This record gives sequence, C-alpha cells and structure tokens, in this order.
Amino acid sequence: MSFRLQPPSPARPNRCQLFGPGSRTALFEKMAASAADVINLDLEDSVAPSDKDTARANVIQATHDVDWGNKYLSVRINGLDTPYWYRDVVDLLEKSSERLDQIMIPKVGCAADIYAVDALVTAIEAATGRTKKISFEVIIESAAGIAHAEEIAASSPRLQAMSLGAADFAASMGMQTTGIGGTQENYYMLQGGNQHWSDPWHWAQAKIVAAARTHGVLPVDGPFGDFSDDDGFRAQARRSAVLGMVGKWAIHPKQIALANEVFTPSDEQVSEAREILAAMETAKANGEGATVYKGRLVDIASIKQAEVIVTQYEMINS
Ligand SMILES: CC(=O)SCCNC(=O)CCNC(=O)[C@H](O)C(C)(C)COP(=O)(O)OP(=O)(O)OC[C@H]1O[C@@H](n2cnc3c(N)ncnc32)[C@H](O)[C@@H]1OP(=O)(O)O
Ligand SMILES: O=CC(=O)O
Ligand SMILES: [Mg+2]
Repeated sequence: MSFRLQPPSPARPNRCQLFGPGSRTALFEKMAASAADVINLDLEDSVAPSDKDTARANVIQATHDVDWGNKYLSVRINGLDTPYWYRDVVDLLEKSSERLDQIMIPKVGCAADIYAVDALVTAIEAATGRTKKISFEVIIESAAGIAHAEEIAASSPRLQAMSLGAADFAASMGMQTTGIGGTQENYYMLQGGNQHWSDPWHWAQAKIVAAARTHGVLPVDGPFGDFSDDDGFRAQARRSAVLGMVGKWAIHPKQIALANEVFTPSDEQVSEAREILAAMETAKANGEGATVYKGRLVDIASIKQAEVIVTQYEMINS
C-alpha cells in the first residue's frame, strides 16, 4: 500500500441517475416519485437552444416547488464552450432553493475547467450566504477528458462523481458508431471463423474507475441509448459493476429498476461476502493469514474484497 491511503468515496447510494430535460416540466413529479437515487435535471444536450432560458427557469422553480424526497438533486449545466454555462451557474446558485445538492459539468477536458466553475460557485456561495456547499459531478466524454481523467478527478474537493458519457465520447474519439453504449457490431475478434465481441468502452471505464477511486470520487457509467433493450442495458451495467462503477444513468424510467437491480449487491453476493469474513475471523483466531473457502484461497485481501460488497449493501439499506 502506498503511504497515501486511498480516500473513501461519498457514502451515499448512486445506483441510478435519472435524467430528464429541464424543458419537460411534466416529467419532474414523475422523476421525484421514481426509485432513482440521483435526479439529473438537464439544461444541456436534451434541451434545444431556443429553450435554454425557459429550462433554466423551470429547473430553478422545481428546486422550490417539487418534493424531491431523499433524492440527491443534480442539475446538468451547459458546457464551458457554450454561451450558456455562466448564466446556468449564476442563476442556479443565486435563485435555487437549498434543496439543490449538485451541479453536473459536462464535456470536461482538464482540471482548469473545474477550477473555473469552482471559483464562480465559491464566490456566489459567499456572496449569497448559501449554507449548503454545492457538490460537483463531471462527465468524461471527450478525448481530452479521458486523457486528463486523473487530474480532473483530483481537481476539487467538491467533486463527488465522474461519469462516462458514451455518446459524446464516441463522437470526440471519432468512433465509427451511432450507438450510445453497449455492444458494437464491428468490434469483434475472429477465432476459428467465429466472431467474439469485445467491449470498446472497457478501457475508458477502467481509466475512469482508477482516476475516480484514486481521489475518492464515485465512478459512474453513463447512458445506454437503446431503452428498448433491457438485456443489453443489464449486460452493460453488469460489466460496469464488475469493473468498480457504482451506478448507471437512466435516460428512460424503464432503466431505473434495471440499474438498481445490478448495482445492489444480491443476497447471494452478500451472504458469500459475510461467509468469507467469518472464515477469515476463524483463520485469524488460528494465527493464519490465508485459508480455504469453498475450495478456493481467501486471505487478507479477500477481507477487503468482501467488505466492498457488505459496505455497499449496508449503505444502500441504511
Ligand atoms: C446522451 C445524453 O446526454 S443522455 C442525458 C440527456 N437526455 C435526457 O435527459 C433524455 C431523457 N429522456 C427523455 O427525454 C425521454 O424519456 C425520451 C425522449 C427518451 C422518451 O420520452 P417519451 O416518448 O415520453 O417516453 P415514453 O412515452 O416511453 O414514456 C413513458 C412514460 O414515462 C414517462 N417518462 C419518460 N421519460 C421520463 C423521464 N426521463 N423521467 C420520468 N418519466 C419519464 C413519460 O411521461 C410516460 O409517462 P406516462 O406513462 O405517465 O404517460
Ligand atoms: O452526456 C452523455 C453522453 O453520452 O454524451
Ligand atoms: Mg454528452
């Protein structure tokens, strides 16, 4: 272990982030009543340029009027390459209720992007006397973003989560696809004449998980565009969970239950993790660092692996 210990990530459930356009106010109550852990009201790419001002006003009003229960409430602002973002930040911080928890910064390319938003947010918080410090989440969805993922993860103590945005990421990387996440027909290996599909998102996800975990930030998988394909969503989400991501976006209410199912450790996983912890307690009492559980090695590292699952389960059920 390095001399520097890995910081813990925020201890709040983040299994599903439900998105809805800030211009569709009819969705807000439905979003609030959903089973998503995080709500993302969008001012960015699901809102037409002609609707930006109205959507911003709608979202601010909804922080006052809608009962968001215990959901973590986040608003996605526009990118720093647009004329909208500063007004998003100023109005959200000056006019939203204290119910606003977080802002999501899209298309982040370097740590200085976060520095700029942090400077503005910090000044407005001080000037207005807001009592709750707003947290940040970012989307890694460009070549620059993935290249600088680690410095972005380290950029601000406000940063709580980092998502992969497959759509913009694919565009920025020049990937030959219009799919948003999931299996890509042309990304396969041939062996003995048989096609074996590989995962083109894997390397970017792994890079995001490493950057985020190094700095105590939650790594999250972004959108899966084909909301008619439940099995495809589940498969993508399972791969993300195995890699260390804590949740996934839902761009349609159908996807909420799927994300919650995958990112909640199953009873079998929790029982097995608890059995491993018990086996290691016995081993410790016998002065052993390693023992055998169901015919396989478990040792002190297995305690940490089992604790990931048990801690996640207990946090979700607390
Ligand atoms: C690449 C990215 O940046 S992804 C993030 C940005 N994108 C978004 O925010 C898009 C979010 N999703 C949506 O806007 C919509 O779900 C769409 C456009 C995909 C589909 O909308 P619709 O055609 O209305 O969907 P559909 O008819 O299947 O909706 C079924 C029900 O779910 C509701 N619903 C649809 N989307 C949402 C949502 N995001 N949140 C809550 N409820 C929703 C509908 O109002 C409808 O409710 P009803 O049964 O009471 O009438
Ligand atoms: O913003 C999300 C994306 O996939 O792009
Ligand atoms: Mg995007």
